[in-house]
Amino acid sequence: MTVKCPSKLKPLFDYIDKNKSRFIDNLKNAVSIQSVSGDPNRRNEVVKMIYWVANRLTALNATVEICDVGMQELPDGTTLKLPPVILASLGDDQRKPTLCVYGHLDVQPANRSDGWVTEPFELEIRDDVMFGRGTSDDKGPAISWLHVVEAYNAATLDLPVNLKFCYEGMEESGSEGLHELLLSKKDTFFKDVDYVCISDNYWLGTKKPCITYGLRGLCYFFLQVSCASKDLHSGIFGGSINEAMSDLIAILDTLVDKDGKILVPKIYDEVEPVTPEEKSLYESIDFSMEEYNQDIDSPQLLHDKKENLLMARWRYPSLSIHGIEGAFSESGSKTVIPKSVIGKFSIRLVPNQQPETVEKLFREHIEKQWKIRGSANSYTFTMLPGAAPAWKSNPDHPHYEAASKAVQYVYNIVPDFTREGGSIPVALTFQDVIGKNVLLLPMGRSDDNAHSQNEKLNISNYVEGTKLMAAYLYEVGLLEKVV
Ligand SMILES: C[C@H](N)C(=O)N[C@@H](Cc1c[nH]cn1)C(=O)O
Ligand SMILES: [Zn+2]
Ligand SMILES: [Zn+2]
Repeated sequence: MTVKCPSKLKPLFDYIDKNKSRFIDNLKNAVSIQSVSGDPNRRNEVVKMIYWVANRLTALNATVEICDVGMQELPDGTTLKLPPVILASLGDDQRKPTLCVYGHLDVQPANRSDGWVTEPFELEIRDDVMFGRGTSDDKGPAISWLHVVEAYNAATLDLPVNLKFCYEGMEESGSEGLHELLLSKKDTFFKDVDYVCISDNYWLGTKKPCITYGLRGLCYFFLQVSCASKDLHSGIFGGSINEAMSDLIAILDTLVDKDGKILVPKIYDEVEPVTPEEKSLYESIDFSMEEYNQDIDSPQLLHDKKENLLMARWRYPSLSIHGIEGAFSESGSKTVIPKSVIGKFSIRLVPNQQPETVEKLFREHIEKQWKIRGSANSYTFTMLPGAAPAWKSNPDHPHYEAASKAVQYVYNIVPDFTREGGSIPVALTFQDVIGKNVLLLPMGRSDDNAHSQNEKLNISNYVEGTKLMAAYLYEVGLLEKVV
């Protein structure tokens, strides 16, 4: 049985329905800004995106602070200014609870040539689905909070909470600078925050909304192997030296086996044991393995039971190899021996695993494997900045009940409480530094292709998701202020 929607929300929902096209236009504008945080050459686009949102917040009468968070050191040793972070406030009524919403305005890289069917930075609608980089991760959800404020204003309804916005432009690159900012503003900007909400993840499937209380953490590594001062002709030099690429691939091959088991000794030592209570949680979760695999079309899933697959994604670490910089990767054949290559891989961390310990285990493992390999070449091993532990919240908190009611008002269904395998480093910082309950309220679906080709957001998710945020504000407004 679901709970009935309060009539007070009707004018808000009507306004959101009526303004759908304008909200889509806003997202179209946001998508056209190529705010790829991982590309130093597009840093000005990230900054442009930050100001695009800051100006809209100002127009909504928010008090906006543009916070400088310092410099980024790039892998080649040069430095680059980090994009500023927006801290904005709306309302300061001591009788109302204060909600902090976080979003990120940067995106992953995207090129049409990767296999996009549309231009990635031009929002295009096909069959009620909006395609474009950042539609789901995370520009769509991030700007929807602004639409919600607009809806409350238009409906002449007082905002039920004091709102604090924290919007950054480096999430896809480890949220550099943000943690320090949160710490420095703990007793000022964040002092009165009672609840934190992040809308930057996805439903577990394509049909049913969920609320998320856990994420994995992340350590990202570069392993560079060098064999010469210039690229070499393989006909002239092949057979006469240890090749960097062969060494790199040999080491990468010692990291994970075909069943996904990480081969670095002691890596599973800290992982929380599964309790019978935890096991029973998975049974009731609405999740279809068939639908999950239909979307990605993989020849075989590594697990044959829903519980095991969810555990593999939520509560066990996983290791992925992402790419090799310096390798020949264009079409056609080129008989070259690359002089130097950088293998890029990451591990998703789970509760109890600490980035420093994990880095040490990897360093020791690579040292040992390198000795076994016995190559004359040299290597460097680096963990990138922004490594973050996993985050887990308390879903038995009234905050989760409030969000669950909001879902029921909009979708007429009781949502599952889920965890997710991705990472949002700041979720744990909010929980630790501010010390308040943190909740993830996803807008998009599991098949939104975040980080992948043809990222999309269904218009229905955008519109109903905005209503959900409006209903959630209403419910949070009924919660106690936290002392
Ligand atoms: C879940 C969130 N929307 C997301 O995509 N997070 C990224 C974070 C990241 C990327 N590089 C470093 N951190 C992720 O989980 O990959
Ligand atoms: Zn995201
Ligand atoms: Zn992302």
